[in-house]
Formats: sequence, structure tokens, C-alpha cells
Amino acid sequence: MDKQDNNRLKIEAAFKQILEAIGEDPQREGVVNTPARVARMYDELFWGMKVDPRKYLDVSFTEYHDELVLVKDIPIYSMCEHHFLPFYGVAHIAYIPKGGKVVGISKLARVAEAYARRPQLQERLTSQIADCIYETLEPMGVGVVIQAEHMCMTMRGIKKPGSLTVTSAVRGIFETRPQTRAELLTLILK
Ligand SMILES: Nc1nc2c(ncn2[C@@H]2O[C@H](COP(=O)(O)OP(=O)(O)OP(=O)(O)O)[C@@H](O)[C@H]2O)c(=O)[nH]1
Ligand SMILES: [Zn+2]
Repeated sequence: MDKQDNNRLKIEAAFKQILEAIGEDPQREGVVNTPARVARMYDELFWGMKVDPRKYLDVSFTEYHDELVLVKDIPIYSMCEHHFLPFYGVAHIAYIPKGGKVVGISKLARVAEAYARRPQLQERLTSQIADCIYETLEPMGVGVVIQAEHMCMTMRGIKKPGSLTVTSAVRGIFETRPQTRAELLTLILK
């Protein structure tokens, strides 16, 4: 049995216990395959645990556009590490290349996706994306903004549906030049 099979079995066994603990009959027809389904689903929701997202930025190429590149409204789904409930929304990722070092724009979304598919905090997700791009591409600057709704705040707890959490992480020129940062935030949030 390989490691992945073994991990799925662990999740299955644990989820069967959760079913029992909430008063379900784990043999009931409707839920008998649920532990196995949850195990497969967790593979999908947490696949980012197994990758180093820096690899997506290995394939940079040269194009002398040393000005803003902004990919807006990238949908993201992540899991709150405190409650294991989803938080979801959009990520906006901007960078200003240096020395013509650019990447395919889909790679920015791939970086966001890989970090989102882990137990996360919105702040950490935002900084991880920014740091990954800043350290790998060594651009003039990077700015990341995420706007998300947290189900742990909407369907339970304080129950405030529609509340939106906005986080930002800026590096390089966006950090040192307030005017450049202000221009970016205006473009992102309009
Ligand atoms: N900063 C931050 N907090 C988060 C994030 N996701 C969830 N939380 C918060 O994590 C906190 C966990 O607080 P606890 O008091 O330990 O847990 P709790 O009793 O379930 O808290 P309530 O949600 O207030 O009922 C809550 O305030 C959540 O709103 C996130 O991405 N960033
Ligand atoms: Zn939560």
C-alpha cells in the first residue's frame, strides 16, 4: 500500500468516528461510503500540501515590460485552519517585472491555487503568494489582495453572512512608494 492509500485510510477511519460521535449510524446506506468520499475530497482540497508553488515560476521568459502586470478576480477556495470550513473569494495579484523577467499569467493563478489548497489563514495565504513571487521572480515589486468570505463567520459562530475580509501583502516598490501602492489598490478595488 502506498503512502497516499495509507493516508486515505487514516482519514476514512477518523471520519467514521466523527459520524459515530455526532450520533450517525456509519452503516446507514446514505453515509456508508461517506468516509471514503471525504478522504478522496481531502486529497483534492489539500493537494497544495504536497507541492512547492515556486516551481510554477521556474519558467520565466524575457519581455521588456517593466511596468504593472495585474491579474484580477482570480477565484480562490481555501480551508480555514481553525474550523476546517471553507473561505472563498477572489485574489488579485500584481507585480512589476525587473530586467524583463516575466512569467505566463496563468502561473500567478497557479501559485495562488497551490497555497489555497492547504489549511490556511487568509493573511498567510496572502503573504505566501507575495513572497513566492517576490523571491522567485525578483521583480521591482509585488502586491497581493484577497477578498474572501469565511464560512466559519457566516454559517456558525457570529453568523455574519456577506461580511468580507480583505487582506493585502505588498513587497518591494509597493512597500517603499506609497503612491505606487495607492495606484495599485485603486486599480484593484475599483
Ligand atoms: N485572522 C484570521 N482569523 C481567522 C481566519 N479564519 C478564521 N479566523 C478566526 O479564527 C478565530 C478562532 O477563534 P477561537 O476563539 O479560537 O475559535 P471560536 O471559539 O470558534 O471563535 P468564533 O468564531 O468567534 O466562535 C475566529 O475569530 C475566526 O473568525 C483567518 O483567515 N484569519
Ligand atoms: Zn474558521
